[in-house]
Amino acid sequence: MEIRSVEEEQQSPAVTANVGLPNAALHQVNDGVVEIEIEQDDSGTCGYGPLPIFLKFEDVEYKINGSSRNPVKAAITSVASRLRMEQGNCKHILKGITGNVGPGQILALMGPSGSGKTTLLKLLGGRLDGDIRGKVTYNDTPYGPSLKRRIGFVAQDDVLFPHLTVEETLVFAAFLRLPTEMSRKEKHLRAERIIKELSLERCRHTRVGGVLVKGISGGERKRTSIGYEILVDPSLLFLDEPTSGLDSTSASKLLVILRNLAKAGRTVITTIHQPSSRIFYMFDKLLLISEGQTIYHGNARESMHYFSSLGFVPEIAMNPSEFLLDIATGHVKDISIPETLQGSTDLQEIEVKVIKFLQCKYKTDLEPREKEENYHSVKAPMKLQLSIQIKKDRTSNWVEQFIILSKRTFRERSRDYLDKLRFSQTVGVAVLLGLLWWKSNIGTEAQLRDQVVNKTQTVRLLLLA
Ligand SMILES: Nc1ncnc2c1ncn2[C@@H]1O[C@H](COP(=O)(O)OP(=O)(O)OP(=O)(O)O)[C@@H](O)[C@H]1O
Repeated sequence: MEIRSVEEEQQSPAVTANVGLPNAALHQVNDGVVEIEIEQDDSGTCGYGPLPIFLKFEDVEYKINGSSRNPVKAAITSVASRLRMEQGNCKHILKGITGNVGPGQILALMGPSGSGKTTLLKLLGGRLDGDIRGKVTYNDTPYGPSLKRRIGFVAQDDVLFPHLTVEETLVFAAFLRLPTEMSRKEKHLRAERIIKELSLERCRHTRVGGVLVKGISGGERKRTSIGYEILVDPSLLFLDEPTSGLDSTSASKLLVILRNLAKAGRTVITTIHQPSSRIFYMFDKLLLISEGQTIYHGNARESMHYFSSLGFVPEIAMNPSEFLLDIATGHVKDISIPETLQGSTDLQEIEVKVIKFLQCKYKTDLEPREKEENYHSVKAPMKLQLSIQIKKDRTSNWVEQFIILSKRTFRERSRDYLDKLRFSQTVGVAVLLGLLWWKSNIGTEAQLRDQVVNKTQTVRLLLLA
């Protein structure tokens, strides 16, 4: 299958398919050739709608080298390497991962803890340096600085200001990150639209909160972090375990939001631990990783069928993600396995055999097809390849940013310092210290020294009490 832009090929389409984009469609013409037609964005977003991005990655490898110039780090890493690193000082985290995902789709990265999901997510999001091998392209173009503004990354531990309200968080972000060509009103409207889109109306005036400050709920917090990222209309949205810590209903609601974001033309990639069945069936694609290697990549719904064709069938009713994680760890209790893997009673031996078997099967059965599709037959149209290299509109200059940041910091800090509890604490301590020194006998230097010793002991006793 080849993808060409309509400008490149002027043939009448025979089949038209929806790629999940409001402004793009695939037209199959002949000999399996496919064209992408992209319409001009008239949505009133000042040409700021998401640009369709096809992400492809092939044979991606990542190693961490323990050697460091910093002596302390070097000592720590050398101990770590002796304890757990493979091949001396080097840890091989990703071992040749291939895949792709397009606009309108959600790709779920699943696998046991430590399998390399977050590492792959960061690598694809251009957030990883070091020993990276393989090929990662965005519309068949390598990563470049112009892509930065087209990528949104929601990390597992969000960094939001606890004393700002949800609305303030988004409005300050809009002023900082949106292009200077947009008026103040437009920026406010954009923040307003995000609040509605992410159903944050109920908590818009509530403080975000943190460890010591009461604030919004975990789900609202996640949605605020997503809102912060989608303010600038990214084409690619990466999320690291967005549903962790949420109950199943809040997690499903969040997935519906991600679905809608994808439907609007974004490419969404998310790591997820153990989604419920309802959530699992919302994913378009699945990449299942075991010990840094792929054991399945393809349509999420077809994954169960693939594993049953290999002889892995659940013997009791199981949630698909539970089943997939079990086989990715080689834990096959209540799962029937192919005859070739039977015979051993040592559980650890079975686990190793199962993982190796699945890794080999993927390499021989699925990977060649993926590679063929990725780089030999499916090509992004020239128009998309060029658009991705154009920098998005200019944001505010450093003086404007300095002013906005100062305002934000002032609001955040002033609320912290003028917090009622903190204020009464400060006044209380001041009154107490004043009373301690009131009418103290400090006429001479010796008397002053005695008083200082006495007061210090009293304060210490008070603090201990
Ligand atoms: N900077 C680092 N130095 C050493 N090892 C690392 C580093 N970063 C990641 N690793 C290791 O790489 C492996 C994969 O880590 P990663 O965070 O990608 O796993 P994960 O699948 O996302 O796990 P989890 O689901 O628990 O978040 C782990 O064994 C981890 O310890």
